Amino acid sequence: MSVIQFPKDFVWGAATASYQIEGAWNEDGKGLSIWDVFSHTPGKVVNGDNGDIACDSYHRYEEDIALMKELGIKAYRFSIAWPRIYPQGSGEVNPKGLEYYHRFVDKLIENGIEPYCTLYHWDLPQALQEKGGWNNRETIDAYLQYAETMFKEFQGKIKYWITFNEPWCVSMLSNYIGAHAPGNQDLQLALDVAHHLFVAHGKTVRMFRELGIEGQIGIAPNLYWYEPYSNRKEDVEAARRKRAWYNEWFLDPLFKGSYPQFMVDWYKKKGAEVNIQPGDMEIIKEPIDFLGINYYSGSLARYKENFEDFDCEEIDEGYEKTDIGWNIYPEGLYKTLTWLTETYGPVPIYITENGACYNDGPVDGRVRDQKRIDYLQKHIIQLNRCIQSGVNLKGYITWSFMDNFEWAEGYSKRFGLVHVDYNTLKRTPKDSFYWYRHLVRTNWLDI
Ligand SMILES: OC[C@@H]1[C@@H](O)[C@H](O)[C@@H](O)c2nc(CNc3ccccc3)cn21
Repeated sequence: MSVIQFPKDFVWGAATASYQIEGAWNEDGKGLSIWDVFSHTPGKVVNGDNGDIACDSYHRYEEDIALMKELGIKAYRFSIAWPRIYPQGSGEVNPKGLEYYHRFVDKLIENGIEPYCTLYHWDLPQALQEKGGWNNRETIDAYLQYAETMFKEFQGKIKYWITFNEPWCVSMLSNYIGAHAPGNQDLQLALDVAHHLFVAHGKTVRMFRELGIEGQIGIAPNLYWYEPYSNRKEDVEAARRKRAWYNEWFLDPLFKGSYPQFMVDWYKKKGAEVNIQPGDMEIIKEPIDFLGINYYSGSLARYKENFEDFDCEEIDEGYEKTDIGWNIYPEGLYKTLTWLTETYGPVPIYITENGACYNDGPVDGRVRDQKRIDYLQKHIIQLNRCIQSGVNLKGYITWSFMDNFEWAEGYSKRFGLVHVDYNTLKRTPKDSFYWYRHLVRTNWLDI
């Protein structure tokens, strides 16, 4: 046996998101979100599940925070439901929405837990969607008003802010692939949405600086790693395109102030282009304090002419998979973070999401989720490699604190350290909860 020791100030945390846990979908003045509409649309979500109740954390947050305290985490990443603050997306603020998040954040702080707040984790006010949503540049202004309200309201309480969770999901998954709300399938639309998100991000960072808000601000892209199936030139290029679809397209603008040209050319061949207005790229590359990285998986990529979007097919070379079918590829985390550091410099990084779907349930009151423990351990070992290799890694926030509404998969997929019985809403810490508690308490890993 050997021991891996993490830096003494390394931040251990857990994450959730508003639509996935809160419920209270139409309470206390909250407006509709695009996920309320999407999940209420037949055929969009497995089993017709929706977030009307979810984990009912809107009413049970004190119980959840007590469990976080028991877990011993120093950071809790959560998101604000924009439609609770601005039910119509802009205009009138809903005081009950602000009051709820003040009660919630105060309880976190009272329990010694640092709030890491995501301003946008996909639940766009429906009223804005009806005016074009992220395809309409005016949504940028509504987002800025919302962000300014939150910065001023929570000044001194919330010191870690994330502008957007996973721009790739908001643009490509939701507006090109169409699996998430609002469910469009249009590549040009997806590129426009991504660009508007970037402009909103950059303007928000600039405003954060101009207001002199105490704290740090960043963004949380989801990154994947693809290796070429062989060293044939066409396979190497296929893997490069596949990585860029997820990674460079969402990192180059932030750090270089430009899109990767080979991908701009590729999209042009597909009939789509980036609509950039004068000054946009300068705004987008407004320096951030940290980068949140959401990493789950990766694969091998092989050239296949006219296959899907990038003349590239994923090869299943016998990877073990989780219960959602994603490859377990911990070395991909090391490759992603070392590549990122080599490409963009020693950016301060938090892993803002990493975790596994395993659907184990309670047997005699205990949830034996050894596979989740194995997944977490394999990935956390890679983090130690990253630190030894010079990656400026500040912390690890696992997905997820508790089982929750897994978007288009509904409640059929469980990622939590805490099991939730959706009939009774009973919370049961899993074996992985106690394993993670030991890691958080000791700051070392026995391997
Ligand atoms: O799917 C697990 C989590 C999800 O619950 C989070 O809300 C979201 O931030 C998140 N992002 C990924 C990675 N990207 C992804 C790919 C396909 C579907 C959903 C998410 C995984 N997860």
